[in-house]
This record gives sequence, structure tokens and C-alpha cells, in this order.
Amino acid sequence: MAATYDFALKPHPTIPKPEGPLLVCVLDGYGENPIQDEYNAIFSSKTPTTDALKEVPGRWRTIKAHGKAVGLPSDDDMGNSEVGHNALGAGQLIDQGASLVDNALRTGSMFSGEGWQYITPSFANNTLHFIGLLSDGGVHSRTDQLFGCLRGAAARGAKRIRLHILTDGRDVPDGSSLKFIEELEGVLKELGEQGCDAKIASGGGRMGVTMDRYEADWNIVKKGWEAHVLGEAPHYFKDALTAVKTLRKEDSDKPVSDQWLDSFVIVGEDNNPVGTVQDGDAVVIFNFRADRVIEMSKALEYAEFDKFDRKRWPQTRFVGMMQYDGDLKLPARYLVPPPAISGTSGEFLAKNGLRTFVCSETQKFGHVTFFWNGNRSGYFDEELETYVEIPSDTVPFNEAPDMKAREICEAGKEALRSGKYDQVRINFANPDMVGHTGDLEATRHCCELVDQCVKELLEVVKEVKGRYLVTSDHGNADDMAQRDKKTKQAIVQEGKVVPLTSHTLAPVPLAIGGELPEGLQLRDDFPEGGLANVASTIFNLMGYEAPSHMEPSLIKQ
Ligand SMILES: O=C(O)[C@@H](CO)OP(=O)(O)O
Ligand SMILES: [Mn+2]
Ligand SMILES: [Mn+2]
Repeated sequence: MAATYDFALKPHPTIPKPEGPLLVCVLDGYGENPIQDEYNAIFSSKTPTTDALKEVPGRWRTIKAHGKAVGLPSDDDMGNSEVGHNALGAGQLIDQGASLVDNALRTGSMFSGEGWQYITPSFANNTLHFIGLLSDGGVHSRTDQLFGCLRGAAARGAKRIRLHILTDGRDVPDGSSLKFIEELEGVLKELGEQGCDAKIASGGGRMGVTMDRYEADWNIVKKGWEAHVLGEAPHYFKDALTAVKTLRKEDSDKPVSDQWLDSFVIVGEDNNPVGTVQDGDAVVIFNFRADRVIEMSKALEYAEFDKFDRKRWPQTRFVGMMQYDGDLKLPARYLVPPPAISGTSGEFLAKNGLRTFVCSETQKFGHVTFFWNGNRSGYFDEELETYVEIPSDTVPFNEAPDMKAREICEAGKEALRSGKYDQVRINFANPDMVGHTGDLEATRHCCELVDQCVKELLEVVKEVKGRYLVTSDHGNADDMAQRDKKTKQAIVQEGKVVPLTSHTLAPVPLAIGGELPEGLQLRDDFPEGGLANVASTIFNLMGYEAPSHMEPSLIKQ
């Protein structure tokens, strides 16, 4: 049964409403890493504003942003934007996709569910396709879950399986794609011994093929469609290991990382693609996370579709690992029911007539809207909410590390000054998006820029007698080097430090300030406080008691 809430917010007994708005500023990928050396791009760059926030007694602390604190299966799981923004916006601990798929596999409920029943008729005489990110990163997908699905399908009669793999190198070290392909080939061989013809059919790097998000560049999805569905790509190979080894161009002066491999198609002895998608086939997208597979889901599911010329639209039995968008009901069929998130802070603000301004650039726009609102698209109340998306560049972000920080900063300042809003919520994408490139210099540069933007925003908060809460969703820029597990020294190979392109396990900062009652302090008796405690903190800073179903506030009451 759906939860019911008392939506009327009560005034806080000791914290009055501020005169101006509350600025909620998320620095994406800006962790507070205990390792402070030259490979921590935040520590090793000039960030006087965020440094100074640390020095204000009782108004700065760190909060947990990974593992169980954000609903992930274990404390070895790094945080990510989806779970981070879900927790920030909902103020609740939510069992996330990764955990839900684990449970569905462990209990077997996946194989008795409606989604599985739906694809089963294709097992005997058609092909079962799997499309998704091939790594154990645990942000969008996990190989052990894929292997569980593959074994489950073969055991239940699937006769022909084709894999369409996106190489990672972003949530896992660059170059690890080869290891994951070898592992996958091992499982496919095992299925072969049971009489299931299972092969890799196509692939490409996740940043250029299939996994676009928030409609930043539909060409990325088109490339994926051509390779996975039509069997068309710039490169044809006889096997995936050779494909990836060749496309990485390791011995050239311009090697290519796993994230950016061009699309490829595997062909058989007859030089024909081994696994195009045909009428009657079943297709499973095995990512559990939504943002980067919504577009491909639309291409597979929608009869009316004008984002690119599909050339051919096979009539398939298509399911997602989860339903990726609850409002669009996309896809209509899925293997595991997604986390049900309700009673989010955005809904409470809207139901209480509070006005919100939200802004980020394309790459993070859905994070502060869709994820923040519990994987819900659109507004709660269009009269009260303004959402501004600043189009992101479509180049590798280390080539343009400023991204749209300046524009977001200006939009935020204008919204703060406008007098039209009670909350101004923005996300700076740079420390995360540039951090993912592994380019230390570019990441340092963008941390300095974002720090300057925070400075300007806080000045305006002061001017309008508002308050602020500055935080992050997970670490990234705070460690740019792969490290020896024991000594924590950066790993050096052939004279070069091996870059770390993934998020980190570091906690993130939480800073509050502005026109606050004297003596107001953050709790120092609650070290396990995490991202899910931020929503209640925000309500307090806006002068309200937090809704009772939310995790407790981090302000000393
Ligand atoms: O780029 C992404 O998809 C993820 C990393 O896989 O990053 P974030 O969670 O910060 O969006
Ligand atoms: Mn993020
Ligand atoms: Mn990221």
C-alpha cells in the first residue's frame, strides 16, 4: 500500500524562517578524502572558499555518501549520483536497484516475475539479447548479476543468447574491459556446454555508444542502435577480445580508453553479424540504473520515435532490469520492481506553497530534478517550481573543464536575488564529470572554478539575507590516482601515475551558514550521519520541522 503523509509542515520551534532563500548547492563528485596529497585534486588546488567553510566551528562536518548509508548492498560500494541524489532529495534510506536485483536473484523472484514470463516465449526458437554495461562497478550494473541472468535463462530453456556490451573504464579502472570480457566468455562457454548458443554480438565504449543521458546527444544512442540492433558499425571483428584490444590502440601515441571505444560488431565465418535483433526476439537491458538507458529503452519500445532513423524497428519482447521511469512507465515490462520512493522533500515543498528554483547543466539536470524527486519526471507544481537546464557541451570534459559552471552560477545568483524563491537548488557537474576523465590538471582547474562560483553564490546569499547548505553527492575529484591497497601510495606504471576515473568511497562535506540563529550548530554526536539526513537539515534551515518519516536532521536541536 502506498504510504500516506501529513504534508503540512510545522514551523520549527527555535529556527525562524530566513529572510532570504536557502541555497542548496551540490558540488558533484567533491569528496572530503582523508588522503590529502597531490592526487587529491581538491586538496592540491586552490579552493579557498570550501577550505574556509571547514574552519567555521559547528557549521561544517562530513557525511557518509557510500555503501549502506545510501541503500547500496555493502560498504564496499562507492556512492553515485543516482543513489546520492535520491537520498538527498527523499531524506530516506532506500534499498537501491543494486540491492533489489541481488535479492531478486537470491530468492529467485526474478524468474517467477511477470517480466521474466514475458520474455520466456522467445527462448525456444528466437534469440535472447542482453544489452548493458559490462563491469563490476555496481553503479549502473554488475557482471555477477548479468551472469546470474544468463545462467538462469539457459537453465530455463534459452537456446540462443547474444550479448551487446558497453565497456566501462569509468566506474572501474581503464583497461579492465578485457578482464570482464574474458569472464563473460567463460560463462558463455559454460552455457555452450549446456546446449545454449551464447555469443557476444556487438559493443562499444559507454560514453560514445548507447549510454547517453538526459538527451545530451542522441547520436550516441543511434550508434548503439546500429551496432546492437542492425549489426552495423565502423569496425567488424571475429571476437570481442580482439575488438577491444584493437580499438584501444594501446601501442599508438593516441591510445583510446574503455569509456570511449568506437562501436563494433562481431561477425561469423561468413562475415555476417552474429546477433542482429529480429522480430520475435527478446531484449533485456541489464543495467539497473535508469539515466543512461532511458533513451535506448525509448528506441526499443516506442512505435512513434523521431530521435533518429531506426531503419528497422524489430517487434521484440523488451524488458528492462527495472522500470527506469515510473511516470513514463518505461519500459512497460521489467524484471525487478524499482525502489518505491515517495514523500520526497520536493513534494513537501510544493504542497506547502514553497517556491523552488532548480538549475544544472544537461549532464546533471536530471540529478537535481528526476533523481532528487524520487525518480519522477516533471514538476510537482509548475506554478511553484522553475527548472532550468543549461545545455552541456558534447566534448570530452577534460577538453572543456569549465563546463557550464559559470552559467549555472549566474543563474543561481539571479534566482537568489529575484525574491521569487524559498529554495534555490543547483548542482555543479565539473568535479565529477572532469574527474571521470582521469585528467588531474583539468580536474584541479575545474575545482578552482567551482570554488570561485561557490564564493560568488555565498556572497549573494549574504546580500539577500539567506542561508546556505553546501554539500556533495559522492567523492570523485578527491582522488585521481589508483593506489596500493596497503600503503595508499599512487601506483606508477611506465613512469606514469595510473589514473583513477571512478567515484571514491570518501565522505562528503556538509557546510551550513548565512543568517542563522546564534549558537546553531551541526550535530557532532552522530558520526554515521549521511546523505539521507540532509533533507531534514534543509527543512530546519528553511524554518520548519522535518517530516517525521525522514531521517533525522543534522542540526543540534
Ligand atoms: O557518469 C555516470 O553515469 C556515473 C558513473 O558511472 O556518474 P554519476 O553517478 O556521478 O552520474
Ligand atoms: Mn554525482
Ligand atoms: Mn560520476
